[in-house]
Amino acid sequence: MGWPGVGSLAGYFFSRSQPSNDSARPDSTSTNPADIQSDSPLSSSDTQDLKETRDHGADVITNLAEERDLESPQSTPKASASNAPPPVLAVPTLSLNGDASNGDGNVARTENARKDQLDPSAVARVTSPSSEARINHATSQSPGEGRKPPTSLSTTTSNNTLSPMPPPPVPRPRQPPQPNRGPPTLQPPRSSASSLRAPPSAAASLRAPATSGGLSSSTLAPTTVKKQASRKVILEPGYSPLDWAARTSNPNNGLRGVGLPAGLVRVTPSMLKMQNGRKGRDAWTSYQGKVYNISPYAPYHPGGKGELLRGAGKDSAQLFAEIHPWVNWDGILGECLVGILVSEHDPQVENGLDAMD
Ligand code: HEM
Repeated sequence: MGWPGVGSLAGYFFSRSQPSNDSARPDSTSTNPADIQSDSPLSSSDTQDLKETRDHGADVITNLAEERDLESPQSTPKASASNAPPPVLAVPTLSLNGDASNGDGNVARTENARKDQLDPSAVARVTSPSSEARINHATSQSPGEGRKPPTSLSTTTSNNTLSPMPPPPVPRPRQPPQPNRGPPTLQPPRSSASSLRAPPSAAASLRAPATSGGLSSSTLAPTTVKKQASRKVILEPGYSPLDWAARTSNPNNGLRGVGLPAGLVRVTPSMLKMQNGRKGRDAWTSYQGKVYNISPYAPYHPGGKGELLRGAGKDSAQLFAEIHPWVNWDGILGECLVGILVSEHDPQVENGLDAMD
């Protein structure tokens, strides 16, 4: 019976509880309430019983309503006006436990009835592994056990589609130290001294080998070239090679000497010997058949005046070749050219010498 039946029953009791005395008359027209509550005090015609019933009418209505709710598991629990435990304790929990020993009474039984109606496939439709784990954990937990470690979680995940983690790699066993090698070190292995040397380069084959090794140098060029110390002198200011170049560039420089006829002079060896730079005369020298006045170049000579005058009055070809054969003689002393060297018996020479005197 639903709410309409309850309403009609309440109206029935309300009409019977009116102050008129004829309310004690049994209502023969009432059918269902009388049938249902056949063992209730309403079945008696005693007025005193009716008063008691009227005083406790509300409690009876409430009890009837609760019984109707038990008959219909789909109905929601309702507030009770009786002296039952306060409704605060009857708040349904989220637990789906089958045991209703927590004292919730009707609410617990209602929840049990709902749990019995749960479709197992509905639980299986839970897609989230964590949600499923929580559900399994809640269902497997008994009220008196408290919280347990989620043992069902591992079972659920192992049966799920998640792939298990790969096993850890097997550690390699350490090799015991070799008896002949000693403790391992970061230093490179020792080798012979010959392997530590740098490989010979291409230029190494051109060098002269060391003689201490007993090797024969017969197939190699002799190393007779000596490295001599520099014999250059410090020149006076204004007598640098650039200053000499500037002096020779002037056409009227007078570098051949004073009193010489124009053109080349025929010079005999005796005449050359007399021009040695002494007694106020210029120093002449010959080189490859030509006679040069070297007196103007003496202060510009890098090897010093003394070195240059070693060739005065004679041929300097040998000295020049021994010291600096790479030097361009004509390029430096071209403006100092006197003439050509001739034999002693050249008749034209005598005339020339007489003219110079
Ligand atoms: C008698 C003959 C000569 C002698 C004994 C002689 C001697 C020397 C000596 C000892 C040096 C120094 C070399 C050094 O330290 O490396 C030198 C350098 C030089 N001489 Fe003479 N010299 C003579 C003739 C000449 C002549 C005629 C010229 C010019 C045509 C000349 C031009 C030079 C030059 C340019 C240098 C510098 C070379 C360099 O920079 O390495 N020398 N000479």
